[in-house]
Parts: sequence; structure tokens; C-alpha cells
Amino acid sequence: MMAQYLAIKAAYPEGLLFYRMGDFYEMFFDDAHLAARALSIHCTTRGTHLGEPIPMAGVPVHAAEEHLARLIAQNIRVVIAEQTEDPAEAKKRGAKSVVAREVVRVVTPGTITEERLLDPSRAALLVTIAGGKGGYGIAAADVASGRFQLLATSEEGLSAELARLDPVELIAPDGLTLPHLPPRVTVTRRPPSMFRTSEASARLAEAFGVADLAAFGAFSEVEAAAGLALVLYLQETQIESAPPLDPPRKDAPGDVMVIDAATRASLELTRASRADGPTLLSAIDRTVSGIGAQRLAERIASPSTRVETIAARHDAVAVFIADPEARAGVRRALKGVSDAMRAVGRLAAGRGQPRDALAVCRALEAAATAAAALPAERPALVAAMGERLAEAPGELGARLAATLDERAASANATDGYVAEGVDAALDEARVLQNESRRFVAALQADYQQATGVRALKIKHNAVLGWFVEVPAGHADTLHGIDDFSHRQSLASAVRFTTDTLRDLESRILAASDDARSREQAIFAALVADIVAARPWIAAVADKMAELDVTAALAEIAVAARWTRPVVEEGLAFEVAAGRHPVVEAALADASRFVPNDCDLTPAEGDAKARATILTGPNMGGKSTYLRQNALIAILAQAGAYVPAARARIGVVDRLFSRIGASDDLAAGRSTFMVEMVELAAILNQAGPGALVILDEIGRGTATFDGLSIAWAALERLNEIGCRTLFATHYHELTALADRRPRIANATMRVKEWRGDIVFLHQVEPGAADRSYGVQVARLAGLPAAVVRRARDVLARLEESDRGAARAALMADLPLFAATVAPAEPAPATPHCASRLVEALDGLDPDALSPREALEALYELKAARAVDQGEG
Ligand SMILES: Nc1ncnc2c1ncn2[C@@H]1O[C@H](COP(=O)(O)OP(=O)(O)OP(=O)(O)O)[C@@H](O)[C@H]1O
Repeated sequence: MMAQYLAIKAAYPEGLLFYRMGDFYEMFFDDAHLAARALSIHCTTRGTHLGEPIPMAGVPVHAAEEHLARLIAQNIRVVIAEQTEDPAEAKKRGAKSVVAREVVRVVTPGTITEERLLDPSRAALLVTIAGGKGGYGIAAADVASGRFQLLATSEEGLSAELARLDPVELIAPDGLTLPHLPPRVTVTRRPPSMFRTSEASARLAEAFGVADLAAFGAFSEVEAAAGLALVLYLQETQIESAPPLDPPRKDAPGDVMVIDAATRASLELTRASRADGPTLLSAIDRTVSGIGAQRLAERIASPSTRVETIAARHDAVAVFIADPEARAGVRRALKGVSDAMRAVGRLAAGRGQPRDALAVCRALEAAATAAAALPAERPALVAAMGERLAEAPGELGARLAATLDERAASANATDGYVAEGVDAALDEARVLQNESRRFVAALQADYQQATGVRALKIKHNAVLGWFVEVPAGHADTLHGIDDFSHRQSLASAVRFTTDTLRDLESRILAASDDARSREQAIFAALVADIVAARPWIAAVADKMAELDVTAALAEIAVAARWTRPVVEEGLAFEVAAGRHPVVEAALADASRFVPNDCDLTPAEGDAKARATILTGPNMGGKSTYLRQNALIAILAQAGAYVPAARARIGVVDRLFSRIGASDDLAAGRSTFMVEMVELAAILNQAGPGALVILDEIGRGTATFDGLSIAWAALERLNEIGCRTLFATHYHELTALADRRPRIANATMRVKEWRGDIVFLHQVEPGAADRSYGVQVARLAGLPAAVVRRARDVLARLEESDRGAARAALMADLPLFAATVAPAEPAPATPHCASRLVEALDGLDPDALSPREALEALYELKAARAVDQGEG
């Protein structure tokens, strides 16, 4: 057996091997230790290997799912080896022969299909990447439900796409450098040969049974390669029983707002920075089903950039706001509806249970109920939902409802799940089962009478089957009767059997075997029908998800007093009395939130949008204001209403937001370095259609360095002409507003009252002259002596401040555009710098520590300065 175990382990070295032994999955050697730690189970030993005891741990098969869930949560993949023959068969080959076993499945985070292991309100995407520097292909599949999409992206877009998809498992070629990913993503490496582009398209077409992949859309080579790699990985891990995938769908990149990873993180769109913190999604989610919640998460993660799509979604929300009865009816119908496509996936993969078929049935019924509850007024999207949903429950739904009994709802139902009246032979077998049971009762009474033993009972257990039991004291009476033959003596009772009982037993067994196999045949036929109807069920489920989201957005719009935004082409950005949806929801009394306006729309006759520099005290509400405007843009383009009295927004094609800075020491980058890398990305990528939100850029270094960087960055953004909000504590920056027509100053109002400050959270035109940092520090509970001392120091500094002189100097700076042409020409090859570059070329970048790299960079800068005669 150990030889077999080791052979399987050698074939599947990655992951924990669940080796089936009877009613247990057992783990040996290192796996046993790993399992014991990961599952808090006991590790013992069993037998010896090369003279050493073999460590062993085990989990019962019936509790396997629960253990799988815990292992998957710890990013541990599990290889499942099952017994593939009856142990009796193996015995026939000889007393010592080993039962045949085979790996039937490898369970990984991106390939699970079990209801209990999946979060109902999140897609669990498996993502593969192919290609390289020239461009990447990405394939993404929600394996449980079979949704499958392909897309292409550039090298710089890779990180943003991965952040948008937010996969649970990523398959990448060995050696490919990946962007920074959150630790919750499991990264699996495979040899580059699995991602080859040659013939990928033809092989992928073959996997989907078409002659040409073009049947599903126009895909590039790298997209096909990523798609094929995903299919191959599924084959590798799911062996024979891979759940079906939809044909690949092209995800058009131009249709969604580009939001990079850092922006998503700083705005906490769908993931909070604190484990239990609120997100935009959690604050606004009023969906009533898992599929609706998944769809809303997608909408928030990928806001549209198509004006017509957005308007159609707003139209749909509008009718549900206007018709509260329809809204309530639809929500009642969809409440708690199961994820039909995941159920279909399990059924198709041969892992389904009667409850999955029942889930499909209930979902189809819910679709029909929802269709009936739709409002009378139907704009295009609602009409499309209505048409599709009205096809449900359809012939399939009716058949499922007529065939399945309520008992199918229980987990692991093995019998009794087919309703009465469906199949005559099944009903007959059940009658026989029932009659036989009644017959047992009658026989017991007969035997009691014939023997005179009132305590005589007819009982059943798994070992003996049916038997007659009498208290030990009465055993002799029965020994005397011919018909009763002895089976077993216990301390207090003696057990017998009779010919009549044996005969009865075989009839009961035959009847229940018969009933069970009839039920299985009926279930198999249902499964085949469901799988055949998969595309139709997918279309119905899609509309249900859409409907749930639409009604939910109407619900939150009413509850939180949101209004319909106007989303149009162009660069407008006009928000009247905007609010922050998450901060407002967190306030005990939502009316305490102070609404604020924002206007970045280009001035009359100007082609470029405007920027606002926001100054004001700490805790004044600057970050809240910046974020709320970004969130309003996201909500509007996701098709939602917005927390504002009015909003008019020209489509935002890219959103950048940097709020504060965090370090990434693990990747060898200090706080300031991270901030600068991110600022570089913004300045290089932002175009006129972008919305840029910058909060305290440059604060992580010496004041003058930070101020200079902030100044230059703001000038650059103003040249690009993108809509910009810039919060800062560098009051000198406000001088820019006087010199640039497209820059305005705004400040957060505060009142000073007996040496304390009162935050009014109100944005008003103008610039703040101070930050009230010391007052805020006092409010935070800094020791009084330290506060007093800080006041002294501040007073001294302010006395000697040459702030006014500095501002005058800065006002004298030549304009940015005049000093630096937008496309900066490369400096003439500097002699000294080029020598240094040559020297750097000889270094192995992989062996370089981040510190050494930074030092080398500074050397390079210095050398260039020498070349340019500056040093
Ligand atoms: N418009 C508002 N109405 C009511 N409360 C607000 C509003 N804006 C902000 N607040 C409250 O003030 C707190 C501080 O706001 P915020 O973090 O935006 O200040 P800040 O000016 O960015 O501070 P710092 O400069 O210290 O980073 C928030 O947590 C929130 O509770």
C-alpha cells in the first residue's frame, strides 16, 4: 500500500494528498504533519517505512468538505485519491493485493465548485496570463458557474486588469514577473510550454467543438494562449469531471473605466483595508441574492464608459424607484434565490445532488414570479429582462417541480427525493417497502402470541438485518420451537431468525434496491435535461442577477436619498451637495453629514478641465471630500444613482486616486518611493478624460522637496487638462491659483472657539493659512506639556518664517509649460552618465538589493548633473 501511496504522491507532488482508506482520507509523512497543523487534528503513526514509524493523520469522509474549506482558506491545495474498485474485487486477486486508487481531482482555490466552500456573493475567478512584454492575454473563469472571458492588455495595464478581476487563483508561466498582488491570491506556476501561442487558437477551438475560434469573437494569439492554458489547467486538476465552461467571451477593454490597483485599494471599492472595515460595495449593497451581489460587485469594479449603457441602466433604476410595489415584489421573488449556474456546474461535473436540481427548479420558479412582478413601464433593459424571465419556469422547470419532492432539499439525500406519482414502478416498490414494514409489525404480534413472550421484538440492524429478540430469560422458550434458529446471544438478550423473516427481509431489500435504482435513473435523466438546457438557464440567471441589482440600486437610492446623475460625453464634473456614501452611512444621524459642491467643468470656451487645490486643517474633511467625488463618478458610471442633489459628469475613462501613502517594505520600497512610483504612473498615464484625486502628495520627504514635487506635478496635470482635486498642507501651493486660470483654491471651514477648533466640514472658496496641527494633536490627547512645548516651537518658527518671501519667490517662477516642453527631449548622451550606465549594465539586477539599486540611481543622477555642468 505504501508503494502505491508513494507512486501517487510522486505523480502529484504539489499539495496535500487525501488518500482514501474506507471511510477516511488519510495523510502520511510530511502531509500528516501539515494537515495536523492546518486542521488542528491529531497526528499518530501507522506501520513503518525504512525502519521509521510513518506519521499519519486522517479525516472522516463525511466531514471532508469542512476540512477542505479550512485547507483552501489557508491556500493549501488538496489532491484527492479515491478507491476505484470494490475492496472485495481486490481480495479476489490475492489476500495481500491493494485496492486500486486514482487521483480523481485536485482541489485548488480557483477550481472549487462545492456550495459550502464558495462565497455566494463573490465570483471565485481562476485567471491565467500568457504573453510577455509585447502584451498579455488574460483568461478569467468562474469555474463553478462556467463563465469564461478572454481579454488582452498591455504591460502597464496588467496590474490594473488583475486588480479589477480580483482573482482567487492566478496561473502564470514560470519566470514571468507579476505585478504586486494581494496575499489572498494563490499563485500557481506552470512551465511556459503550457502558455504557448502556436496552435493555441486551434486547440482552444477544438476544446469547444468548433472549427474556428472566430465563431465566438475575434481573439488575439495571446488571448487564445491564455484561454488554452486555463482549459489545460482545468483538465489537469479536474481530471475527468471538469465542470463545463461557457464558450469564451471577449471582454472589450475600452468599455470600462480603468482603475488601477492603488486607486481601488485607497477608495476601498470592494475590499476594505481593515479586515472588517466597510467598503463602497458593502455600504450600498441592497441585493437580495448571491448572484445579484456578485453582479453588483462586478458593476462597481468595472464602471462603464459608454454613455448609452449607463443611461439605459439609470432608466431601469428609475422605473423601480417610481413603482415601489414592483420593487418590493421583485425583491420578494428573488430573495435568497440560489446560484442556479453553480448548481448546474456541479450537476454537469457529476458532483451534483438532488438539492442542486431542486435549486435550479426554485430559481426558475423565482424567475417566473419576478417576471410577473415587473413594473408596467418598461424601458429597454427592463423589457429585455421581462421577456427572458417570462420564459421561466418553462417545460424544464415544470418537470423539475413535478418530479422532485421537498426531501431533495436536504444535503446528501439518497432516497425519497423523487415525488410520488412520477414513476409507477417506483411507487410500487415503495408500497412494497411500506407493506413489508407493516407485515413485520403483524408478524411480531403473531410471534408474541405463539410463544407467549410479550417482550419479543422484531428489530433491524446493519449487521444481522431483521431478527427476533427476546430477553435472555425467555431464550429457552424459543430454542424449543423449530422455526426459530439462533443468531446471537448478548448479556441481556438472545436473537433469532425464522424462514418467514428471512423471506420478508429479502423482499424488503429487493424493494428498496429497486426504489433506489429507479430514483437514480430518474435523477440522471433530470440532470441530462438540465445540462442540455444550460445556455437557457444561464440567460435566465443573468437577467435575474441584473434585475436584483437594478431593484437594489433603486432601494438604496430611495433609502439614502440619492438622485439620478447625468452622464455625458465631455469633461464636465459638477456635483451639487455631494455626500460620501460610506462615511454618511456610518454616522448615527445621516443628516449630520455636511454636503459639499464640486465643479471641475471646463470654463466657457476652454477645452481643458479645471483643478481644485484644497487646503484646510487636519481632520477638516479633505480626504472625505476628495473620495466622495471619486465614488460619485464610480457610482454614476456603474449605473447607480448618486449621493448628491445633482450631478453632471462627463465620462471618466481613468480614475486615479492616491490618498496618503503606505509602504511596501516587502517589495523593497519605502513609503516615499511607493508614493513617487504611483505619482509617476499618474503623470505618465493620465489623459484629458481622467479624474485625478491626489491627497497630500509629497509629504513623505523634506518640506521643500515635497512642495516642489507637488508644485510641478500639479502644473503638469493642469497642462494635461484632466479634472483634478489636490489636497495639501503646503499652503504655498495656493499661489498657483493666481497664476493659472484653470486652478482654483478651496478650503475646509473651521471656527476657532476659545483656543479650540470646531470643524464645519464645509468646502468654501479660498485658501487656508494654517493647518491647526497643534490643536488637532491636543484633541488627540498629546500630553499637555508636549502640546505647550510644540506651541512654543511653532511660535518661534512662525516668527522667523519667510513664508511671505517664499510665496513671492514662487510667484516669480516661470510657467511650467514655458520651461519644459510637454515631450521632454532626451538630454544629449552625457559622457559621465553613460559610463555609469555601462557599469550598471554589468550588474545582475536580481542580485541587487533595493538599497544598492537606489544608491546606483543616485550615482546616476549625480553623474548626469556633472555632465550637464550642474555639479
Ligand atoms: N462632510 C462631512 N460631514 C460630516 N462629517 C465629516 C465630513 N467630512 C469629514 N467628516 C468627518 O471628519 C473626519 C475627518 O475627515 P478627513 O479624514 O476627511 O479629514 P482630513 O482633512 O483629510 O484630515 P487630515 O488632513 O488629518 O488627513 C471623518 O472621519 C468624518 O467623520
